[in-house]
Amino acid sequence: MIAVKNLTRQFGHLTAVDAVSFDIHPGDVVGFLGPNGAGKSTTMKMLTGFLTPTSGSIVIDEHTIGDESLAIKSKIGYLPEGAPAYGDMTVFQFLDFIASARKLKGAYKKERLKAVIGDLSLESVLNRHIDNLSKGFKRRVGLAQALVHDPKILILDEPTDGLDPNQKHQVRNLIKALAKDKIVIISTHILEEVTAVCNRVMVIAKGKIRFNGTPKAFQQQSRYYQAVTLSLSYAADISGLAELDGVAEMEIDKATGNVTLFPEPGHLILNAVAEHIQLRRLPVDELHVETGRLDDVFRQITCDEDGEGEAA
Ligand SMILES: Nc1ncnc2c1ncn2[C@@H]1O[C@H](COP(=O)(O)OP(=O)(O)OP(=O)(O)O)[C@@H](O)[C@H]1O
Repeated sequence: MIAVKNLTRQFGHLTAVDAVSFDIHPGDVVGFLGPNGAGKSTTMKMLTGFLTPTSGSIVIDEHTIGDESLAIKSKIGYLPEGAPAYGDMTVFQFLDFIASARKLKGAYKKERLKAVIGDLSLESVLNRHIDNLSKGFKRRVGLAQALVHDPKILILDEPTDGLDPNQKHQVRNLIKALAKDKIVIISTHILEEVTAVCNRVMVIAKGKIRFNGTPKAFQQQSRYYQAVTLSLSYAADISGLAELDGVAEMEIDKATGNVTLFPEPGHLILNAVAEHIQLRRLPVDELHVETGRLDDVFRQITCDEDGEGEAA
């Protein structure tokens, strides 16, 4: 388990992480979201022992970071932002070097190297220099080095950055498979990654935690949650839809022509909308209930009232 209390990091006058507290348990796959400069990487670097906190505490399985950093580092696999260092090594040399640095030996070392090379599909590039690899392969080599010692805690800074859609899918499945008995913390700008792999969302903005809960609770904060969106094959009189019981508001998207009906709080409007469409024989091609729009919630949580802040 990870227990973080009042964690703070200052760089000169800038407070990059500001009295942050949270607990994370085995089996948790945490999506760590926030605008650029929110404090995600700084928090992750402190969790991995690469950066010293200005104040506050991090306890990992009864070990306190700072006092017992070595014991903690052996439990953690860390994928930093960007490409792996040691670009003049071949992929195999690099992974072998990391495995040795992690004190793996003999048959177990061979077994772990084989496992990560297979899991990340690195067989075809084992003898290539890291510097000459594509961005996607560099990312996969970075993931392999984070996994080689089979750590209990995985901290991954933008793990799917630079991967093509097939590789993204493969890495997400790998993370899901790994997550059963581990803690996984993923920093990402890709909001869909949260619903694809995470069972917990933490949002940080300006160094403070703004949301900590399930992906469902995150989606439910969207004004689109349980709204009904429909598209029409040709123009028709839809004014009656806005008058239905439980419908608070109707919006028409200027770009697509799609109509969205927003429910009053606590109302389900799908049946009433479907009945009205049948009764009035409205030319509806497509209709769906919205699950909530992640970008909408992200903006709402991370932008100040004056509009300051950035979307992911
Ligand atoms: N070594 C450093 N020296 C001075 N300021 C730093 C240092 N590292 C980070 N910062 C500042 O701390 C703040 C938080 O940075 P951090 O890298 O943690 O953000 P982030 O959420 O990871 O952003 P991004 O999504 O852009 O990677 C930023 O304002 C950044 O400029």
